[in-house]
Amino acid sequence: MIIAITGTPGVGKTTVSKLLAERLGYEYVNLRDYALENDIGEMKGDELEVEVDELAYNFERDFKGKDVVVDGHLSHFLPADIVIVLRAHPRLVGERLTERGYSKEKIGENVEAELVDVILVEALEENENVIEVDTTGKTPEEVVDEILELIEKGVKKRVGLVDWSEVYDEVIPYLRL
Ligand SMILES: Nc1ncnc2c1ncn2[C@@H]1O[C@H](COP(=O)(O)OP(=O)(O)OP(=O)(O)O)[C@@H](O)[C@H]1O
Repeated sequence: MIIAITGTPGVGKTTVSKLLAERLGYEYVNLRDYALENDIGEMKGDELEVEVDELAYNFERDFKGKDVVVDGHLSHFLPADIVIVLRAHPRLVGERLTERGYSKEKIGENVEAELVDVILVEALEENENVIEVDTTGKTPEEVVDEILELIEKGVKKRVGLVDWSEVYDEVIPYLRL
C-alpha cells in the first residue's frame, strides 16, 4: 500500500512518516530526495521545482505494488492508496519555520496556506481517500497511533476536522497583510 503523508511545511510530515513507516515495517521515502536522486525537476535557488505529472509517473513506475510511506508536500499528487493530510495550528507552523530561519515571506506564505486549507483542498481534488489528522497538542506517537487506528478500521475518508478561521487573530503577526 502507498501511504502519502502531506501537509504544509512544518506540520510534522517527516517526523510522523518515519515513525509510521517504522511501525508498519514499510519503506520510507522522502519525495524531495527521490526527485533529486532521479533528476526530476530543477533547482531554482533553494527551491526544487518539479512537474507533478513527471513525479507521479516515475513514482508509480518505481513503487506501484510496494508498501511505502511517502513524505512530502506534493505527495498528494502521487497515485497513493491513502492520503494523510497532517494539520497543525498555524501558529505552530509559524513558530517552527521561524526556528528554521525561513524568511518572513516564506513563513507568511506557509502560515496562510495552513490557515486556508490549501493542501487539504488540493488533496481532495486528487484523491478520494483523504484522511485529515490534527497534530496540535499531540505527540508524534499519538499522531501515528491515530493514523494506524483509522487505517486498521478501514476508514478511507475523514475531513473537516479543523477550522483555523477561529484562530485567525492569533496568527496575524505572521501574515503578509
Ligand atoms: N505531533 C507532532 N507530530 C509531528 N511533529 C511534531 C509533533 N509535535 C511536535 N513536532 C515537531 O515539529 C517539527 C516538525 O518538523 P518536520 O520536519 O517533521 O515537519 P515537516 O512537515 O516534514 O516539514 P517540511 O515539510 O518543511 O520538511 C519537529 O521538530 C517535531 O519534533
